[in-house]
Amino acid sequence: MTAAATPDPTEVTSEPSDALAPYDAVLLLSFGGPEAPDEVMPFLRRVTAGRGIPDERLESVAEHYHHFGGRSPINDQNRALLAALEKELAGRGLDVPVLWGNRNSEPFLADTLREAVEAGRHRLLTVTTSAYSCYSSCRQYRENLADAVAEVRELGHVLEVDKVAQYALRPAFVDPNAALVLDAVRGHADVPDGQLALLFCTHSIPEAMDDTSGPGDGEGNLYSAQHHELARRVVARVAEETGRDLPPEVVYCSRSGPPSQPWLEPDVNDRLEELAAAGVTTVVVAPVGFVSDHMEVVYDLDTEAQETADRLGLTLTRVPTVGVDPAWVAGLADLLLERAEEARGGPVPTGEWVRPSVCAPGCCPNLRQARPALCGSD
Ligand SMILES: CC1=C(CCC(=O)O)c2cc3nc(cc4[nH]c(cc5[nH]c(cc1n2)c(C)c5CCC(=O)O)c(CCC(=O)O)c4C)C(CCC(=O)O)=C3C
Ligand SMILES: [Fe+2]
Repeated sequence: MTAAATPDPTEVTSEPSDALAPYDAVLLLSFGGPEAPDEVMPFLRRVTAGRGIPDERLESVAEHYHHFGGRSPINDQNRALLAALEKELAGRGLDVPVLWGNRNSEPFLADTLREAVEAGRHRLLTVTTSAYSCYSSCRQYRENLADAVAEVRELGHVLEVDKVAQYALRPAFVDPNAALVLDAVRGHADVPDGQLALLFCTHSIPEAMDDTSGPGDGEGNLYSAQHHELARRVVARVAEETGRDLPPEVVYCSRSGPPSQPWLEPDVNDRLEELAAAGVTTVVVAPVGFVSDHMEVVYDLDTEAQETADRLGLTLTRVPTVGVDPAWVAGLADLLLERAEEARGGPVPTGEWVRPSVCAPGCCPNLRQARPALCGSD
């Protein structure tokens, strides 16, 4: 092949743009996961350090990972998302690197930030792989940022870090999820109403964490409310497109913690039992709580809930997560550009379910110990 080969039609070239100014890099911040059997227990101990998760629970979660050769899918999915996002940004003339750091596994956030400052970066725009608001999915990442930035400062580097607001109810996330659910429901056009159920599934959290999720104005329960609102919007879209009225039902997976501590319910498996008993034959499960096929999706849903469905004689269709869906990647790029415009003094997005990109004092609190957190006004 010569250099004059036919241009790749997917390669979009555009004028250089500074639409991401004042940021000089994007940071994808994620949870992390093990990639080999001997990384499983160290990973689990890191995740649960000081959290009172019973040992039996750790051993049974380790089994989930060993079921897949000790390798979580999450890091590969983040590598794919990072590549897709870089390509999307490059296509818009934005020549900024997308960096990647994790809370619980390599590449560790502090190492990523050290490399960023060594490469001459000053101001990063963070987006997390978690769409909703609660301590685990929002403030804990902001604490991780505070810790990592403090480490870099000790080395004499100044680094400023901002964050894209939690985006669960932005069209960037809702629309691709709605399209995926719609496809799955259309696949069951032959199943009569009353025999088809649609479940929106997410990670369970302790009730106390849900009760305190959201701004510290005493309202709380933002985590569960965001999921219900997303479910409501998606079923409205399904009704519009197919005429089918499916109730917006939210169920939970991946409960941990001691049995004495209440977590959000119903568990997806318990709900499958009830639905089968009520004459449902077909269940569509949309794991809208996750942005890609994490272990919770491939184990808790595709393995465990699938076994429950098989035992009950239910047909279960698991809807894909947004992953690297082009509409989602484009939407994510839009969110980054919108945040940059806000940083330049442009309009601040508003709306009932639009989260602020600078979190309110005390929102989604750490219930064990107050700690410094970035990207907030406290
Ligand atoms: C809200 C939420 C998200 C979504 C937001 C986000 O994405 O951050 C999330 C994501 C994830 N959770 C993950 C894994 C684990 N979560 C655990 C434990 C816990 N999660 C919690 C909540 C959440 N977790 C909570 C309240 C606990 C109890 C202990 C604690 O308060 O920290 C444990 C310990 C063992 C267990 O008990 O299950 C593990 C191994 C993985 C990686 C999966 C992979 O490898 O693909 C991912 C993406
Ligand atoms: Fe988790």
